[in-house]
Amino acid sequence: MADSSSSLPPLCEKISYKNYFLRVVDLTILGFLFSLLLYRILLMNQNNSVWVVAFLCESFFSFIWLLITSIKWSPASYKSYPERLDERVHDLPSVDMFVTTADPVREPPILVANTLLSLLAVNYPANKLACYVSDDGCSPLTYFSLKEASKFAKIWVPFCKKYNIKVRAPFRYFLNPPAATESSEFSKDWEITKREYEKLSRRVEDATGDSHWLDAEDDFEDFSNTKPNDHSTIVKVVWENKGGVGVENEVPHFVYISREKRPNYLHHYKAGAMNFLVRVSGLMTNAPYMLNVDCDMYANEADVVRQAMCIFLQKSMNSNHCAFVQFPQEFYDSNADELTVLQSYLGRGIAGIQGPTYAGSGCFHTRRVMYGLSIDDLEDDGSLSSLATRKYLAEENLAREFGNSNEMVTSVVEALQRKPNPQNTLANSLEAAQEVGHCHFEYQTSWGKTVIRFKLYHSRLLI
Ligand SMILES: O=c1ccn([C@@H]2O[C@H](COP(=O)(O)OP(=O)(O)O[C@H]3O[C@H](CO)[C@@H](O)[C@H](O)[C@H]3O)[C@@H](O)[C@H]2O)c(=O)[nH]1
Ligand SMILES: [Mn+2]
Repeated sequence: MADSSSSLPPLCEKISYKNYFLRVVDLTILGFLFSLLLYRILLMNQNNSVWVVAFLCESFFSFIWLLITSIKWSPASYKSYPERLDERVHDLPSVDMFVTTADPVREPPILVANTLLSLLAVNYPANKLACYVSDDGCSPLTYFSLKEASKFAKIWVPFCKKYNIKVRAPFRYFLNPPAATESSEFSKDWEITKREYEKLSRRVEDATGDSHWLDAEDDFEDFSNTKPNDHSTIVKVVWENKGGVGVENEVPHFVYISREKRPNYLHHYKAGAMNFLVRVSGLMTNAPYMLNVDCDMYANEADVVRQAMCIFLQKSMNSNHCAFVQFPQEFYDSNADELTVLQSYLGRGIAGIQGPTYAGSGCFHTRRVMYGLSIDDLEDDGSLSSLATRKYLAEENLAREFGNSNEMVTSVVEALQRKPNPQNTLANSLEAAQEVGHCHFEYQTSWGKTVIRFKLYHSRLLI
C-alpha cells in the first residue's frame, strides 16, 4: 500500500493554468456586455419590437458567455509520475478492465481484439490485472477472434514489454516500419510479431465469411441456436494467469461474457452490460478498481493504469475522496479540433473547479463507489463508519440491493470492507457467474435502478 512518508516526491500534482491577463480581458468583455444590456434596457421604451428581440438575443449570448467563462476561470490539470509509483507503493492494487461490444458488424471483431490486446499489454503486474469482455451481440465470431487474440497476446505482450512499445494496439503500431537505428534483434522480433499479427487478422477475416469452424469445436456449442436478443448467459475463462514463469505469467486473466437476453426484458444497453461486468468480476477477481473502455477504443498509453493509480493513491489527495479518474479521448480517424476545445478549455476548466465529468469510456472507478459508498460513509482511514456498516451490510439490504446470489453478496461485503480477494481459480466461480447473468438481476434488485446506472452518471466524488 502507499508509503506515508511525506518527504518523498508526490505521485501526482495539480497544475494550475491561471492567466491573469486573460482574466482582465474577460472582465473587460463582461463590462462591455453589461453596458450593452443596460443601454438596451434604458432605451427600451423609445424603440420597437426589433429592439426587444436584440435585447433577448444579447442577454442569451451574455448568459452563455458568462457560463463558459466561469468554467474556464481557473483551469487546471493533473500530472502523474508513474515512475515514482514503485518506490511509494509496495503492493499495487488489482484492477479489473472491462470492454463492451454489442455488434460484430458495426464493431469488427479485429478492432475489439486490438482493444483487448492494448489492455492486456499495459505496464502493470499482469497478476494484478483481469480483462473482461462483454459481448451483447452473443457472437461466436467475436468469441473466436478474441480467443485467437489471446493466443497472439503471448507473443505481443512480451514483445511490448521487452521493447517498451508505446502504442500497444497492433493495428496502429504496425502502420509504421521500425526506425533504421533500431538493433537487428529488435528488427527480427518486430518482423516475427508483425507476421503473427497478420496471421491473426487473416484468421479473423477468413472466419468472418465462413462459419464451418463453429461446428468443429465443442467450445462453440454454447452459441448454437442463440440470437443476439434471445440467449442464455455465456461465461468463458479464455486465459487464466496462474503465475509461473515467463510468458505464462505475463498475460493477465481474460474472460469472455455474454449476459442473458430475452425479447420481453429491457437490457439497458451498455449500462446493463456494465452491471454484469461488475458482478462477474466481483465474483472472480473483485479488484478494488475498474477500468471501462468501449470496444472501438484502445489504450494509447502503456502506463495508463499506473497513471490512474498515482492519482488514486496520492495521500495528500485522500484516496477515499477520489471516485473516478477519467482519461481524455483522442480520435485517430477524425478531425480532433473540436475535441481540443472541449478538452483543453472546458475539460481543464472543470478539472480546476472540482474534477472532470465522466465521459463513458476510458474511466477508472473504485468498486466501493459503484456499490453505493460516498465519502460520508467512510472514516479517515477508509474503513466503513458504523452507520454505513449498519446501512450497507444488513443482510436483508444486501440481498435486496445486489440479488439473491450468496457468492455475489459475499463479494460485495468483501469489496465494501476492502478485504483482499481469496485467490480462487476463476473456474470455481463459473457457476455463480452464470447465475448473476440472468435478466432478473436488472429487475428484482437495485442493479437496473441505482447501481452503476445511477452511480456512473451522478457520482459526486471527484478527480
Ligand atoms: O446494448 C449495447 C449497446 C452498446 N454497448 C457498448 O457500449 C459502448 C458505447 O456504445 P456506442 O454505440 O459506441 O456509443 P457512443 O455514442 O459511441 O459512446 C459514447 O456514449 C455512450 C453514452 O451514450 C458511452 O457509454 C460511451 O462510453 C461513449 O463513448 C460500445 O462499446 C458498445 O459496444 C453494449 O455493450 N451494449
Ligand atoms: Mn462508440
